[in-house]
Amino acid sequence: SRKNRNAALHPLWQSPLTIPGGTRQSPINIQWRDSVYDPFLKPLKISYDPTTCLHIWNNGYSFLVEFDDSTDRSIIVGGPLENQYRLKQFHFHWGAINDWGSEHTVDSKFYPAELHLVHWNAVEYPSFEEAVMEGNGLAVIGVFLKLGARHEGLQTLVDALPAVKHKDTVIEFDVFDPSCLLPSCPDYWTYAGSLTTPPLTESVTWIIKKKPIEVDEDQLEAFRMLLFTSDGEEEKRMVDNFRPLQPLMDRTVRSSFQ
Ligand SMILES: NS(=O)(=O)c1ccc(NC(=O)NCCCCO)cc1
Ligand SMILES: [Zn+2]
Repeated sequence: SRKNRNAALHPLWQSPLTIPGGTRQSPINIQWRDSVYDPFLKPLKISYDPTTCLHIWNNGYSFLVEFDDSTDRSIIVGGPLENQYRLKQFHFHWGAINDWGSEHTVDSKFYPAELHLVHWNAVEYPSFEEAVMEGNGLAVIGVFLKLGARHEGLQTLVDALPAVKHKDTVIEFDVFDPSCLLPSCPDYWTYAGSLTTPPLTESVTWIIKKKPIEVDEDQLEAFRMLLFTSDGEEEKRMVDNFRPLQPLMDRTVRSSFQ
């Protein structure tokens, strides 16, 4: 069959590596010295209600911790955002080894993993699905994970992972406060980007925390024992679930710090 050479497909997602006409794709490399301090950026205000936590779901790309987003109980506001945004889910991206795994890089350095807390603009749009299609529809907080001390807050999540080893498995997870996964330092970079998995829509205001959180080797290994594959299929370990870096094009990365 004639191969369409133009749309090189990423082996993992069978999604185009580049979106035709895409001008604000993610992830990107953040060149620290090219980021521009913006004194008008406000502090990011985060208030999560731990009881809005619902379940953990292995969706075949990552494992998602999903939240009840039917009210404004878990929200972020401020920072680069015009409105308040509701927490829908958080998930991670990681590598097969500690040398890579994050989606964003800082001065071309990969971290072993990256946390994404996904929020949507419930002030302007009626649902997440609608917000996914709008330029200001989503806000994702990115937090880098580095190898170091064991993270006690993450451990409650790690202990539940064996129950969602296979694709399309779900377990109830009814109290968890994701703010325990945020570094105490308020500093962040922000830029206009996209989802990094299908539908790759250019609807994300990215807020990337400058400081990583520390996790230990056993906790990273627990991520790597998850599977892309369903029960009964030939096992494929869930690793290297990060998208390749995308061109910055005509974008500036702003920093909340000098
Ligand atoms: N890695 S990322 O850019 O943070 C990301 C976040 C959400 C999604 N998609 C998502 O939550 N889809 C849920 C349903 C989509 C429309 O029904 C894809 C990538
Ligand atoms: Zn992600």
